[in-house]
Amino acid sequence: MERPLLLVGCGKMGGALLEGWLKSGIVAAGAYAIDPSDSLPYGLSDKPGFSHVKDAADLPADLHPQVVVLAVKPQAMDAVIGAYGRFAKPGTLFVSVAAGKTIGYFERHLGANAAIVRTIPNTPAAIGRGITGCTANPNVADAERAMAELLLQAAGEVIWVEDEALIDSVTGLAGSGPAYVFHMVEAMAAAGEKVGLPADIAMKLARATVAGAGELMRVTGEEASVLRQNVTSPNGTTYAGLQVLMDPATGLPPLMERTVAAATKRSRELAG
Ligand SMILES: NC(=O)C1=CN([C@@H]2O[C@H](COP(=O)(O)OP(=O)(O)OC[C@H]3O[C@@H](n4cnc5c(N)ncnc54)[C@H](O)[C@@H]3O)[C@@H](O)[C@H]2O)C=CC1
Ligand SMILES: O=C(O)[C@@H]1CCC=N1
Repeated sequence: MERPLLLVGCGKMGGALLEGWLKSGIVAAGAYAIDPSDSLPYGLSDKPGFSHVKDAADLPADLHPQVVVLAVKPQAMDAVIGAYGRFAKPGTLFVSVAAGKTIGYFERHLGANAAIVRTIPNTPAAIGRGITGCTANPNVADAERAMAELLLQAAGEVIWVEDEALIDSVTGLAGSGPAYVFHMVEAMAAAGEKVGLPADIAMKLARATVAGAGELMRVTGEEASVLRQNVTSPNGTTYAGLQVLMDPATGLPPLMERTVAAATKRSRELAG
């Protein structure tokens, strides 16, 4: 990047992104993290390569950032966005990671000419293994789109959707998705205790099983269904377990459908 980046909100998600940018060197022209917190996550407070200020008023008056990344909670956006309207000029791209907040919302606050990319990442971004869904308004030039993609690639994979409404669905599936998987670990560990395992051993088994299964899927690139079949001997133990889990009426498919639908609906509600 040729000019500085502003990161507005350096919490779990903004901090994960900033960590990736500092590692990749993409923000060599300088970056500002604006966050009222005294200390930043991921040990960022001790890392060089950016300035931490607590308020937009502390930013240099003549600043012309190349990118402004908005990473505060959706509910806080109304109170925050006004301070950044002064940067909505040609040559500055706004990138939002806030769940629900639409391109229309940002155009209302930043002006119809503002270049805006709406995205939804997920927390594996902290180790470069996230996936981010994105969509852009027509003001975003090709070079700005490429810049947004480069920034988000520091967090992992990037996919673009043309239909903005699908960003709510991406949120319901992938933005919130890591929490579903972590809860599955909790549920598997609890179920292990029910069949007699001590709590610590059950949790160790559940964590390693989910982490190992995810890594196997990533490294081999094999279809999930094939990997599932590889575990399943005819009329064996897995088959018996999957009879319960894959039950079309009471198993995981209808439960996951309701889960993703509820999160997608909540994303739409957060639009404001
Ligand atoms: N955590 C997640 O898994 C994901 C979060 N997101 C989105 O990322 C955004 C941030 O979420 P998290 O990082 O989880 O929350 P968080 O609470 O960890 O981070 C929000 C940060 O904003 C800061 N903040 C509050 N008021 C501010 C202000 N006036 N100016 C600057 N910073 C201010 C807070 O101090 C905090 O550090 C949300 O909009 C959320 O929808 C998107 C995808 C996944
Ligand atoms: O729960 C939330 O609203 C945020 C957005 C996606 C993941 N966490």
